[in-house]
Amino acid sequence: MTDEHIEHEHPPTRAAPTGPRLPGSYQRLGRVRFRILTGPNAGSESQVEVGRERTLRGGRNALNDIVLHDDQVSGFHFSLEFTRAGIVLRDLESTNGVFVHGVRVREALVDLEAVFSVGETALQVTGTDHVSVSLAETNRFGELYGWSPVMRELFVELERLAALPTSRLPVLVTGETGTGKELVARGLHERSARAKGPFIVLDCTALPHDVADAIVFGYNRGAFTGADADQPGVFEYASGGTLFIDELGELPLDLQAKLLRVLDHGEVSRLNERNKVRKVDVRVISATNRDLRRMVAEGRFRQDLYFRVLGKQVELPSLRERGDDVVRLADRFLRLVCVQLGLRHKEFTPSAHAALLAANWTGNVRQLRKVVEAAAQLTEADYVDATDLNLDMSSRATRPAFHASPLFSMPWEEALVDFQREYMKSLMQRVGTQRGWIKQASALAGMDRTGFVRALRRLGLAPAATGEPLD
Ligand SMILES: Nc1ncnc2c1ncn2[C@@H]1O[C@H](COP(=O)(O)OP(=O)(O)OP(=O)(O)O)[C@@H](O)[C@H]1O
Repeated sequence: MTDEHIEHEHPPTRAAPTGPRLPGSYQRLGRVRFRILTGPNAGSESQVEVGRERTLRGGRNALNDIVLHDDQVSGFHFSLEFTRAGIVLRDLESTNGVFVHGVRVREALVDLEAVFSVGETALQVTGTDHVSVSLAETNRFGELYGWSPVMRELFVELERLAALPTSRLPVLVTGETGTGKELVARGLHERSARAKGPFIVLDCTALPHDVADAIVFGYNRGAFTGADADQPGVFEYASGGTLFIDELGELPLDLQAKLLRVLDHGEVSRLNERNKVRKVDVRVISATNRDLRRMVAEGRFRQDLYFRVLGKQVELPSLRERGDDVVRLADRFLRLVCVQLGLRHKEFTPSAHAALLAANWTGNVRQLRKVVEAAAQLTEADYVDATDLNLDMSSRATRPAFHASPLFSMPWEEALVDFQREYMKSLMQRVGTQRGWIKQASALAGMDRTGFVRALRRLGLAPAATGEPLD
């Protein structure tokens, strides 16, 4: 691991309005430089901005961060995720594969300067630059809570978006299921100039195809059998406020065309209402857990609609990327559910916290909330232990992909050291290296603190433990 992958926090310039002081800025990866060694673009060098999500995608399609003009490369071919442990290179189901040292890989942890090949092209990440980023000094945006730097960076972005004077700019909220996309939309509405107007949700998964037009555009009496009264559609209901279009990626192509028309013209006509158009003043916030860029490339989502709703994209990190937010959120949910259900106050044991940190949370915060709520009701004692949490094995952390280095052809002792180093790096990536991490990481590894610190030193990883004195 290089020090470049570690994030450094700086003290705030002002005190936080309430609660504990949270650092006011941090340094994170901001730019990646790379060089193309072979193929049609051989010799070219470029640099690409990296956002909060620290992931770049590459391929032939112009919507990629790294665009390659190579016929042997797929539209969306590979991704590079910059983590504390190194760079995770992934094959995005390409046709011709991704290769490291001539070995085809689906996922591999590579170091800076490693060379990998896609199609005829060999690429090398040659360097990274850090940027200083402001962090919110609070731990929430509306009902969305977060203490990790990545969440507090997001809160700054969201406060800025909410405060835009016209509050007309469309926003596309993306992220895995249960990451809080609807909370973002509600928060943006409630903190915008439209807060006094309505907040209407249109869930595209619950839109029966035969009545979808009627729901979206409204209708007048007699439009179809059973239409015995005039009825506004969701755009009219939302006028003066915000329309939250949830699961936008599920919208069939014919409805996408109609939606585009409303968004382009800012007006709707109800079914069975001739020669009348109604102006609507709506801010559209859309959400999806699908990869819309990819759907556009595959012709399953209209490109014009994609750019129309894109305005500003807000990508929510998965719960796995939020360090020990998982523990703080769990504590909060436990407190809340006990109060709501009139249960005795309960707390998690350290082993429950360790188990929560180790889980994979494919269902993200929604899954965490359900697990905590169930445990609170099923546990009679004052403490909720790891064994009280119904964390099935499928939600436990999946094994990290093996390093692309040839571990299996190394001498035994060398392979062991290599494995131990990877194991420690993976732990550091999972828990982060903020104050208190050694306690968490050693508990997860089932080691005492002294043995853990000794192992870190032996493996040459001690200088990376920036957040905390080792002795
Ligand atoms: N950061 C957070 N702080 C507190 N509660 C959260 C947070 N994120 C999500 N939740 C809770 O998790 C649940 C799921 O949130 P939400 O419905 O906003 O997710 P979503 O991303 O829209 O999910 P989906 O993609 O499945 O529609 C809700 O109960 C919400 O209150």
